[in-house]
Amino acid sequence: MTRTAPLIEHVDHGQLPCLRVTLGDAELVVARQGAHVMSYRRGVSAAPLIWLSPEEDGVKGRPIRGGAPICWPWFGALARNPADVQATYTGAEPPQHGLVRGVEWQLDAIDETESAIELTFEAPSDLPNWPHLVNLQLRVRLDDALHLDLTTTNKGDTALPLSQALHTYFRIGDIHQAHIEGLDGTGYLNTLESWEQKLPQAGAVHFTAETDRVYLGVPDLLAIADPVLERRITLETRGSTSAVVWNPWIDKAARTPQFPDDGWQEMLCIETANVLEDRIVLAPGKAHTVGVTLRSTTLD
Ligand SMILES: O=P(O)(O)OC[C@H]1O[C@H](O)[C@H](O)[C@@H](O)[C@@H]1O
Repeated sequence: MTRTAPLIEHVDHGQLPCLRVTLGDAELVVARQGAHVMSYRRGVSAAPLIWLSPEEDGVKGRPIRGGAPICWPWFGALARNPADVQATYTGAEPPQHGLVRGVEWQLDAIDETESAIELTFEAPSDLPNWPHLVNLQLRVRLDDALHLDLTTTNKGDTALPLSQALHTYFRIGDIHQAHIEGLDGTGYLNTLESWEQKLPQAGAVHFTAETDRVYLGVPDLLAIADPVLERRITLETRGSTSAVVWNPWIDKAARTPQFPDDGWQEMLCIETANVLEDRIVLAPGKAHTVGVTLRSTTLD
């Protein structure tokens, strides 16, 4: 008889302790470092939905290449963030993508039923050079889809500005043939050129070169159409109206750590975000959740 109730196992990826969750034909691996979803697949013979670099060997404290990194309490280079977000950090060398992707999160709760399992992780509260009282939780829920929800609660007595992203790397068949649906008509900043001028997206997003864009005013349903793997991955988002779209292409792949030279051909990132004008300013006592639900369907 095929087991359908969830099964949880403790496994290591290199030096990183992880939880492997199996539910029906779905398999999910989450590292405690960064509460980082490392991989997710449905169906034993299907390609994973989430791309993990084959060069990722799991070194403790080092950012994981691929999966779904959590960028928080800022996204990207701190200097590219609004001034109020920059002012929350008191150190001299702010790491790219914030403070929580290289640290161990605590597994707070496991809730399971016959058809669903939810892991709740909590980030450490004492982050270096970031003197703010918050609670940060990630809920990872697996049922007939994968749901990621990141909740920040301001426990301090002043307003807290922050930017963030669920920096999901998706596995695709061929970057030359895959495209993103749902962004037609939205504006974006091309971060490889000017961060100033908003350009309009016309039609689907196709990839022909290095791409690193911040889309603003993004709707809550996006999709990756992938004719090679004959599937459509949909992203239903919550609490976010910005998204970062990234593919490093040839030269940046070659200079990106733990990234195979040809890896850019089979991945793309759509990062469910709160960046630039979509950053969050949390009043004392308030909470904000940014989330995404991922599904895969056959391409019609
Ligand atoms: O190398 P990392 O710090 O993981 O960043 C990887 C990428 O993240 C985002 O997508 C940024 O927009 C890119 O500019 C950056 O290269």
